[in-house]
Amino acid sequence: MQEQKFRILTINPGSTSTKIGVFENERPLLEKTIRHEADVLRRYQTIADQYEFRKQTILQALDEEGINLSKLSAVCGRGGLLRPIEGGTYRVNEAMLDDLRRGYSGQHASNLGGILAHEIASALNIPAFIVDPVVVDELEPIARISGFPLIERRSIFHALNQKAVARRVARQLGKRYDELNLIVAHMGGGITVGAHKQGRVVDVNNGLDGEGPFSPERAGTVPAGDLVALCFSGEYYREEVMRMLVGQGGLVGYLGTNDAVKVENMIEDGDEKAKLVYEAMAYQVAKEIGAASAVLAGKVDAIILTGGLAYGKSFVEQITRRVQWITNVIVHPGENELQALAEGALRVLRGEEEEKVYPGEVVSPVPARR
Ligand SMILES: Nc1ncnc2c1ncn2[C@@H]1O[C@H](COP(=O)(O)OP(=O)(O)OP(=O)(O)O)[C@@H](O)[C@H]1O
Ligand SMILES: CCCC(=O)O
Repeated sequence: MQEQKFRILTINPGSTSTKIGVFENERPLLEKTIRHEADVLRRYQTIADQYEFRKQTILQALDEEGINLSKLSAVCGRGGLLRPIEGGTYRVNEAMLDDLRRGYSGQHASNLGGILAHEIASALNIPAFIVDPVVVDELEPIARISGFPLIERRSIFHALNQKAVARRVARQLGKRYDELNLIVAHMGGGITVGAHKQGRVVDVNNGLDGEGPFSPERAGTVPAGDLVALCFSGEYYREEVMRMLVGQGGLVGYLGTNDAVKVENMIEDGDEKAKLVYEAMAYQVAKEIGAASAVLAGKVDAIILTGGLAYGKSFVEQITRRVQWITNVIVHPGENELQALAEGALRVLRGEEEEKVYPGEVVSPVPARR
């Protein structure tokens, strides 16, 4: 019997670009990065306000590439800072749109993914989905305890790429994702290390502005007392401290660049500080992997290194040297989020997985569309 063909448009909005893909089943027909000038985006007060501009840009790009929209079966966007939900493929509903437009858990470019998917899909009368947004929360109760009763640990991480890579490795090992215990370290602009216990991420660092290893542009965990003292020193505004932690932390803070390739060149040119800081980043990732292996009580089928930094040979070697006593280390450099979105939609369209319903209700009036 001939395999049924589904054609899916996927949308991944980033802070300076919108990535789009068109897939026929798993096969990419188009993958394109549309870059946005900073001064164009600056015209919009909130991220949600960029929606009409980004939508027109996407439609124009699809038109230029000769993509026939009437052939699409579904549109799938990257999910944003929603309420905490378990992993899976969610149909975009009014409650989700309301949370995305308001920025329920904060402003993040990926909040536009669900909104754009909905707007394009509804005009074509086809379903709109999001897959594994950054707020996927499968933490076990014990992992939520921070040690400070006023603050609970939160799950904010690269859920889409972590779960997609974990599924890929499971296939390679001839197993299902929910049969394995895996540790996945996504190492990009931010770094998150997840303990995947039989298909659920039972512990992970909040990589957005919370904790974990420092990364090319984020500080990760910093000594709490010293941070409090700095906040109350009267020398910095709240926004300045936040910027030093997220955006200007990590490699940027120490070395003035978020580009690990440049850092490797600095090291080659004999820069001792660059060498120490780069090694410290690998050391902190290895430490976090060690912590995740304790979460899984040492029963770990594989450690997976992914994200842009996993292209760095010496970086990967330094981590591997410290953690290979736990289990095999598998390297999947880069991230394939457009493909992961298409695969998430396909699992539902093929009936391999049930679509999930986003909880909550519409609380604010939907802003008038321009
Ligand atoms: N060949 C390479 N060798 C070493 N590092 C590399 C290489 N290619 C990319 N990187 C580094 O990977 C980092 C960016 O990774 P990535 O593209 O996954 O991040 P991002 O998508 O911007 O952020 P995030 O993954 O947090 O969403 C940069 O520091 C970049 O310099
Ligand atoms: C950690 C959540 C995803 C991101 O890096 O923005």
